[in-house]
Parts: sequence; C-alpha cells; structure tokens
Amino acid sequence: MSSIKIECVITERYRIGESPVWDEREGMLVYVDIAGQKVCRWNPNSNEIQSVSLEETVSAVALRKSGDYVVATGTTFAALNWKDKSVTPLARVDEDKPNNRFNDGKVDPAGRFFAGTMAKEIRPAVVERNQGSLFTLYKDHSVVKHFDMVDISNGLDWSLDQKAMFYIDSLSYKVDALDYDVKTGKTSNRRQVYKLQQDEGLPDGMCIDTEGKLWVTCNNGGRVIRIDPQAGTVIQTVKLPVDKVTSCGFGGKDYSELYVTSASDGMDEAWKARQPQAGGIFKITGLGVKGIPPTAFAG
Ligand SMILES: O=C(O)[C@H](O)[C@@H](O)[C@H](O)[C@H](O)CO
Ligand SMILES: [Zn+2]
Repeated sequence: MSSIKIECVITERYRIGESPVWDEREGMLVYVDIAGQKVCRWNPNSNEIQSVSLEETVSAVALRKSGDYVVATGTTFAALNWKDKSVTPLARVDEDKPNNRFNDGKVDPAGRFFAGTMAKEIRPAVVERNQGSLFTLYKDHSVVKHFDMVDISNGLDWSLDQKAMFYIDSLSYKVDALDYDVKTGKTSNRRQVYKLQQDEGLPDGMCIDTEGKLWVTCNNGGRVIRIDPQAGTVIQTVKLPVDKVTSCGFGGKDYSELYVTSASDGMDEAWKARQPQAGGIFKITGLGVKGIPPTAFAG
C-alpha cells in the first residue's frame, strides 16, 4: 500500500504559482505568483503567508548567499530585500525584445543564477515562438546567453555529478540534457532525455532527487512524473487534484517533502468549480526519496 500523501497546504488561488524553494534559514517555503507579480513566503508552523509585490511579472526566486533573495522579474535579474521590500536591478536581458519576460530559473551548483525568457503569453502556452533564450547571471553580475530560439524556457536542474544540466523548453514537450562545466557554467551538446506522452501534457518545472531522478511537473496533465534520465523512462507518476501543475521542489527539515505549485489562469468558472484547489500549493510526502538543498546565488 503506497504511503504517498498529497495535501493542499496553501489554498490561495494563485494565478501562476511557480518556483518553490525551501529557505532553510527561515524554515519557510518561498515561491512566486508570476502573473500575480508577487514573491511569497509560507511558514509551515504558523501557516502564515508573507508577500512582496513587484512592478512586473516575477517568474523565479532563489536564495542569495549574502541573505534574502534574487529574482527574475520582467527581463531583469534583481536582488530582493525582504525586510524593506526593495528590488534592486542587477542585470537586464532581451533589451531588444520588449514583449519578452523571464520565466523559470534556478541557481547552479556553483552559485550562478540561470533563468530563461519567453514571449509574453497571449493565453496559457500560446506565445510567439522562438523568442526566448537561456541566460546565466554570474557572481560579478555579468550575464552570458547560452542559446536562443526558445519558446517557453522552463524547468532546469543539474545532475548529482555536476556534469550535466537538465532543461525544459515546454513547447518541445521534451526534457533535454546538456553537458555542463561547473567551473565555467558553460553548456553544450544538447540532446533529448525524454519526450512526453500525449496525456502527460506540457513539461513545466522540474527538480532532481538524491537518486539522480527528475521530478517533472506536467502542466494540463495534472501530474508529476519521475523520470530516469539515463534510461529515458518514466518510473513513477503522481496525479494531483488539479490540471495546471507548474513546478516542484523538495523541502521540509530533511528535504523529503515535495512541494508542487499550480496555476488557475486560463480556467473558466466551471473548471475552477471542479478544481477548487487550482492555484494552490501541494505537499507530497511518503515518496521515499529526498531532494537536494537549493544553492544560494553567490553574487
Ligand atoms: O508556468 C510557467 O512556467 C509559465 O510561465 C506559464 O505561463 C506556463 O507557460 C503556462 O502556465 C502553460 O499553460
Ligand atoms: Zn514554469
């Protein structure tokens, strides 16, 4: 009998919940509502939610070594000071593409903040194609572009041996791998790891576990799939009570809890009535695996 338990721990109806990151320093889950333009923190002990509103979409949040957070907001990498709610730009990208925005991002094992862009959506998953790119913000706040011709830059994570980066461009319906040099942050040799099946929906956010397997959220597929990147196969599927699951990240005191964000944008009233928890955040326990503590941005 599976001991897997799925609990909706945050019942807010966020427009596009995303980027769940466990902040061990605060004992809180940090995440964003992209279209709601806010960064939030949830305290599991008090169930209190704090939030900071921004001027533009905010699509990724990460811990910062010097304290507080870095975010990908609009097409700007920025520092977020939680206490005074200030947002300090660190670097801008896609200045020649005024209709672009950042999407998903994460800090690599060496403390560099990777994040990708996309054209702003006309409606969920409907975008002008090939407008996005993948960027890295280095410790000195310089920026490198890895590649362009991206549709919806999404989930990313790094292999446990730090020799590969896993990457999702959602409209390819694939999970890719690239060679990755942890000393320089450079990537190369992009190839397919897994092509999603029709019923699995759109690959969105992603995280790796301590066994080197990938947990991929399937937007519109209402599930998270666990993929063996070596074999290119799905080894586990966990279905959720909402269709639009957007991202996932491990947390809790021993990183054994998988937090899954979701969206409600694009759902009509009947759909929302069928899925009252859409836009909420779920905690999945009993998976029998743990996650990797997030790395903080070094700059
Ligand atoms: O969650 C994300 O990464 C995107 O920012 C969303 O806007 C998705 O593209 C959309 O939810 C797909 O239906
Ligand atoms: Zn996403």
